[in-house]
Amino acid sequence: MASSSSLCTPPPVSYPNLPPSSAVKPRRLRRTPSAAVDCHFILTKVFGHKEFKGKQKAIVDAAVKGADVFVLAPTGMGKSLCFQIPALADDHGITVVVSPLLALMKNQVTKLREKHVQVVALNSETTPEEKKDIIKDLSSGHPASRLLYITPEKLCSAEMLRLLDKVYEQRELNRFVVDEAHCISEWGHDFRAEYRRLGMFREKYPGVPIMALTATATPLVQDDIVKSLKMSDEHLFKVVHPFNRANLYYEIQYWSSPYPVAQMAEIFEYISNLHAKRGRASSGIVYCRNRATCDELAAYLRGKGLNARPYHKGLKSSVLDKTLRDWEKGGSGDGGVDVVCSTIAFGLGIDKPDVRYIIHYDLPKSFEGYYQETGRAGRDGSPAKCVLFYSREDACKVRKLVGMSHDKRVWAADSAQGPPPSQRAVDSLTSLINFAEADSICRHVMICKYFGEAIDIHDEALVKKYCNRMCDVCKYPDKVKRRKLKLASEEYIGSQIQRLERDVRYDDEEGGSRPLSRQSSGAGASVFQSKQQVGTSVNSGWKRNFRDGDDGEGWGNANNVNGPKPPPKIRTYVAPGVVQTPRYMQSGGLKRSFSASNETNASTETVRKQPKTDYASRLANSGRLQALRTKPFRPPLLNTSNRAPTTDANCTDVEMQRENEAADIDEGELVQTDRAAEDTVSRRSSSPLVELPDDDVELEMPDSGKRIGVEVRKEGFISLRQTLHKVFMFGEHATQTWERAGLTIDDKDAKNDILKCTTRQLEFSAHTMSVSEEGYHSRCQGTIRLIKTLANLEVWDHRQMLEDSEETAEIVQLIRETCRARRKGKGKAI
Ligand SMILES: Nc1ncnc2c1ncn2[C@@H]1O[C@H](COP(=O)(O)OP(=O)(O)OP(=O)(O)O)[C@@H](O)[C@H]1O
Repeated sequence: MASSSSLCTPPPVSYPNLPPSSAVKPRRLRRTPSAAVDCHFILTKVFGHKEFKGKQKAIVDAAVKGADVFVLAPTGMGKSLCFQIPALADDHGITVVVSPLLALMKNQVTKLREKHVQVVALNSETTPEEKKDIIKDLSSGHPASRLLYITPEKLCSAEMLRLLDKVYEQRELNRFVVDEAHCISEWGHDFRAEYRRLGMFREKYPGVPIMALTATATPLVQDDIVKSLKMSDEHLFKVVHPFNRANLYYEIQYWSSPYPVAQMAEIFEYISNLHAKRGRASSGIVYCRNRATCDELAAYLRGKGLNARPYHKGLKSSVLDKTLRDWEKGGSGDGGVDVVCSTIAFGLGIDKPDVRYIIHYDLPKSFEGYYQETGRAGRDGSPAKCVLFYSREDACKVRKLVGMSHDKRVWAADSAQGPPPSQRAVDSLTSLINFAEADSICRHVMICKYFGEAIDIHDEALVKKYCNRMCDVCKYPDKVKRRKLKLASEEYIGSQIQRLERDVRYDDEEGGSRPLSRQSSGAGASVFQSKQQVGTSVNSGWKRNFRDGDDGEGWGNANNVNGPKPPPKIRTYVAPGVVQTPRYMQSGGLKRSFSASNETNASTETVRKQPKTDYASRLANSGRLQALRTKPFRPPLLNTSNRAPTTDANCTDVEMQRENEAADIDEGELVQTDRAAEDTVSRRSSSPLVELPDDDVELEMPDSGKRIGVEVRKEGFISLRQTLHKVFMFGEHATQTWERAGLTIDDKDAKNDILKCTTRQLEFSAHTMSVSEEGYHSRCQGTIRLIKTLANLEVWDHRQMLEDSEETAEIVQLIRETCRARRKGKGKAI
């Protein structure tokens, strides 16, 4: 195979660039070297650029000669032109581009159409008319379209393959391009099973050149891509661009614990300081893991006068399109947007040149994800900032999520008696945590080393080439070490890991069917060490990881230098996904009781036991509930001081919220199951409300100073409990759902207890994570949406790697833990 780290010389011949021994026959003569001249013409006339950028020219030259090409180049390098120009350089015929993301496709198709290029896209959003036109075009055998963007699922459909057969027979199938090719690799962070099937293309259409492009692939992933696509070994043109994005300033904001109010305030400060320094507003993105955080942060920033909007798949695509347009326009104009608070849905394909900052509200799940997301900044080459908010508590949480997902894959592989899955995802997260924890190694160097560049970190002159004081470590070495002292101590985190270790292993303790051998040897073992290892892992595992490394992989830890620090605050662990901020718990954890019936006007001060009455008649007597019936849950009073002085009259907070509620979630398997599940629930329950047991409930009432009223919280509690009851007590598959949750006995009291306990935890979580009533409402709505998905049994078995999965996983885990506690007889004290 060609060398992986250097630019290889393109094959001297014009075609076929395939092993002579291969049965592969060239389909048609490629262009001669004069094509290079044509390509420059296309670059200038069609795309309006003066010169090729980086190694674009070499790549384009190799492609037009018909070579298989592998491109690994940093974000923003201009990979798209590497296949778009060759596609137009061909006299006729079509280039098929497999792309994983709708947003990515849309973005490229729109831009090409603006340049009058004949391009089509086939995905879940293609209208029947468009599809008909595409089929007609392809079935002619001589398509007029020059590029076809398509999802891997659609490409592998029998119908599409039949059409491509026809095009191939007519020698009009010019090239097969796999964008974001790391999705192919099992070792890649965004692995998509359908991508694996793309290997058949080489066999089915021999002689058609293949191009694979990615910005994030370690050497292992690179090899896997080349093998999986069956790209030519001997005549592969492989380009590995240097990874460094020298204009990006990387910074870690160390954080003692995730405390949303303070964190949002910090982010506001950060952005407004940046605006003040530049003398004008700048474009930026704040990445958040959860949709509700996006909503709330955007509302918070708007309340403070910034032009901010949320962006996630829970919003209607028309709203998302508008947000994208307004953001591209910028905040200075009428209705423009400066800051987008987004999940990873706003990532690949976002190509705004002047994004001046990327903030990570929480820790991404992989190094590659972090690199991709920060890659949206500074694409015009001017300086831009990338700030990651990092706390060890959050790192613990992400480790658990990634570990759970890995365990699931181990389990699935074991059931299918297949080879064990790679530990890639777990290793990638560990590297990202290493990166965040390092306080003595340049961040640019760490990134490039992660992607396989050999760098001697002791060679100061070399390091300077990568980073000229463009990261916090190089610019403020002492300050970084001081700031890092804010992190929670290792002892505290160690105890959390121990706790997580217990949680993750409960199936085994309970005699579950999880394969022990795999589990202890797989990646799960590295994240949550096996029992025998716990003693050492707690005290040395994190320490080992947090070591002051000298190999570029180390953690570098100020805490180690200064000795262990006591935990900053005392806290009680409630459940995964439920973050108890220390301040709340210290404030006394005052509990208020109310009746858990559907009635919401109960006194909040006294504990009331209501006589059991017919729910329907109580409902009929309650005017308030009539309102709730038609409008399930909305805070009665919105905190107007927190409302946005929005400049966009067409898109107020409330409208955005309504859009959110009515969200028509876009493609993706989980999303489809979301819909199916919601349909199931709504079909099953003709009445919007179900009868709840009439018992007392205590809400945790921390003295947090938040303006979230008791009544609002009670409504939130009831809505959450209603939904849980609909799924678990009245759902079509209620029995199987309980089985999946881990409760096989048919004990109504136990079930009620479990649901009540689960509701309390979910409600408390929503309260803890919210700053305002609006945010609280949005979180409850989000949780309700996720609970509904549990009605679909597949969600329990096949969690997809989509943005919602970890939130669903948290709820699943919470319910399972509560069931386990109940089975062990601990669940009575609810
Ligand atoms: N030769 C060139 N001269 C100037 N600008 C260019 C050139 N080639 C591409 N660009 C611009 O660079 C930007 C990034 O291009 P593109 O989106 O293709 O990058 P990418 O490598 O695919 O990035 P990512 O992996 O982050 O999606 C685009 O705005 C594009 O117009």
